[in-house]
Amino acid sequence: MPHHAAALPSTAAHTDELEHLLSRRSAWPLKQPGPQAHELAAILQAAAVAPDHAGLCPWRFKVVQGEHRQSLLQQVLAHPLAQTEAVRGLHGKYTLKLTTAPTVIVLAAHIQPHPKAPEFEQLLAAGAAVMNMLHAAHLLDYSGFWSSTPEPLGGILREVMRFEPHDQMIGLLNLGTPATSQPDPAARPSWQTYAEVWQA
Ligand SMILES: Cc1cc2nc3c(=O)[nH]c(=O)nc-3n(C[C@H](O)[C@H](O)[C@H](O)COP(=O)(O)O)c2cc1C
Repeated sequence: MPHHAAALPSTAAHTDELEHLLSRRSAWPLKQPGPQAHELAAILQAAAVAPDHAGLCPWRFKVVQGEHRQSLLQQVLAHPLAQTEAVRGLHGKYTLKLTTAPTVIVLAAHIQPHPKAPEFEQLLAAGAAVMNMLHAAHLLDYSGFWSSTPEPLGGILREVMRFEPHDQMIGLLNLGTPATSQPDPAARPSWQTYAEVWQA
């Protein structure tokens, strides 16, 4: 039994789902199979359930699968910003990031000026949208890994994939099946290490 299970009230209607949710862990590397089209649609739709102040939908995603991953990689590696000696040394890393998982979702935050929803709230909403997709993938028995796109990779992806110029690249959501077996469950901090029930 996972360490968190004992604390769950056994009479609650969705205890099993919650227990399953709490068993999520990231996996890398990822291999086939990745989500099928209808599963991918459900995963992407889960992003829309994120809390979103003023309903701005401040996230943009582009899904890359199959041979399009190689085409994207070639465009990235051919970009002028990828030709310096330092970035040439990262081409192998870019290759792993963009072509390992069966489904690679390139993630951006699409921040718009708003009187009530400041930039940080919109970034948080975009992060929550990605988290929802990780949870949805987990519920569909796929694994995910959220990885970064450190510059110049983010900027190159923004340009070659035609995101909007002000979109902030917030990484890649890789989806698929774990390529190696993993110990289960992951070690997690107990909630008391970061939360308390405050009393006056
Ligand atoms: C925005 C963001 C970017 C991340 N980028 C990387 C990364 O580039 N490399 C990495 O090893 N982990 C990265 N992580 C952490 C992993 O996605 C993952 O959370 C971590 O390996 C712990 O696994 P867990 O999700 O099972 O706790 C990132 C997480 C976030 C939220």
